[in-house]
Amino acid sequence: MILDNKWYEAQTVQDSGFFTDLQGRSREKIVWFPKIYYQMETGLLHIRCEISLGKYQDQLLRLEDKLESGLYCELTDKTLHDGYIEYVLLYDMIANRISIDEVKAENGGLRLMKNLTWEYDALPHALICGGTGGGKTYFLLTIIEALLQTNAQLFILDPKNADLADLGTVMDNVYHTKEDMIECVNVFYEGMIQRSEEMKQHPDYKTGENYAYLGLPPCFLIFDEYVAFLEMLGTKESISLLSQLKKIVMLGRQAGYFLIVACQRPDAKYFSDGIRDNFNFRVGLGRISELGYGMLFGSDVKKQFFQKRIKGRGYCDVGTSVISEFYTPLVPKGHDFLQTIGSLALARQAVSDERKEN
Ligand SMILES: Nc1ncnc2c1ncn2[C@@H]1O[C@H](COP(=O)(O)OP(=O)(O)OP(=O)(O)O)[C@@H](O)[C@H]1O
Repeated sequence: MILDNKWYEAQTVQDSGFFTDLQGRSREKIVWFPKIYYQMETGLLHIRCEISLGKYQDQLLRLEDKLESGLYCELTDKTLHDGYIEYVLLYDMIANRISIDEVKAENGGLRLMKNLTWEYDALPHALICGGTGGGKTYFLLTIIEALLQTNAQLFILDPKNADLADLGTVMDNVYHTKEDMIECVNVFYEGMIQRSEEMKQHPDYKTGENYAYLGLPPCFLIFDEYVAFLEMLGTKESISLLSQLKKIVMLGRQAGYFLIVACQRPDAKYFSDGIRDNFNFRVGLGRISELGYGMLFGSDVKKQFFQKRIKGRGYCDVGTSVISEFYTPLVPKGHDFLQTIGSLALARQAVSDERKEN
């Protein structure tokens, strides 16, 4: 990189040969070369470049794009220290991919990669985007499967009456018709308001503490094909739905009411009024245009995005404003979501029936 870009200083020197009467050859002698050190440590590649106020200082301070694309790595941190700049890159992100049975929802967080957890209690609401075949549906089903292993209450909306709607045959609260979906959003919203009020009356209520502190279960509204659905609605209906959703994303955290919205592209029209900024966890899977990434992560983001032909691969921001490469949990061939989710729903039903009897 340094040689190709000629980021060094050289002088031409004349070699005087053994025979003084013959003309010497001229050659280039490097008189200054930037000091760059690297260190590999627990899956991370640390690259430190000395900053010496020299001619190439600007280039050395902006190496991230070259390093990411040239080394096929992901930048996770860039820090300016006294006298040097340090780039920290993940050189084997795919090694952090976990399988579906390692996905765990606990303590208000959902573990999705070895080094990545979506802390939904602290950084609520998720926005999942992706083109056809990128792995959006598998990812949503994986989240549903993991949440069903906890006490979470789920509400699922699928206006296209496709894969998620099929779950209606094995579990409750799955809707696909326009009227049912609007009704479900209303019920979810009312539930949030009611719980917020009840929490304040609770004898153990403490300002600043959330639903989990009072032992209440989290509630998730999983809304697939969100943009397609809003496009189907009339202006009046869509304004009223957007207003409900806006209140949920703004007020849901403390009461434990979370939104997981999926769509092909988060068109600004349906994420206006700061709704998008309230989705802390954002994921883009598969083929997405530059414009799409801009809509998802913000148009001022400088990151370069690359496509790789790996199912379930994309980029995410867990709510910390650092965008990193992301791999959805690996689903083994032959995994039957409908059957697994059906058994989990049945097991839950049995537990709740038993509680009612006692
Ligand atoms: N995490 C994964 N593990 C294993 N295979 C995956 C994973 N994600 C996606 N795939 C493969 O990619 C295919 C397409 O994934 P999926 O159906 O989730 O895409 P999608 O983005 O929802 O597309 P569509 O919008 O057309 O439904 C799946 O049928 C599966 O074979």
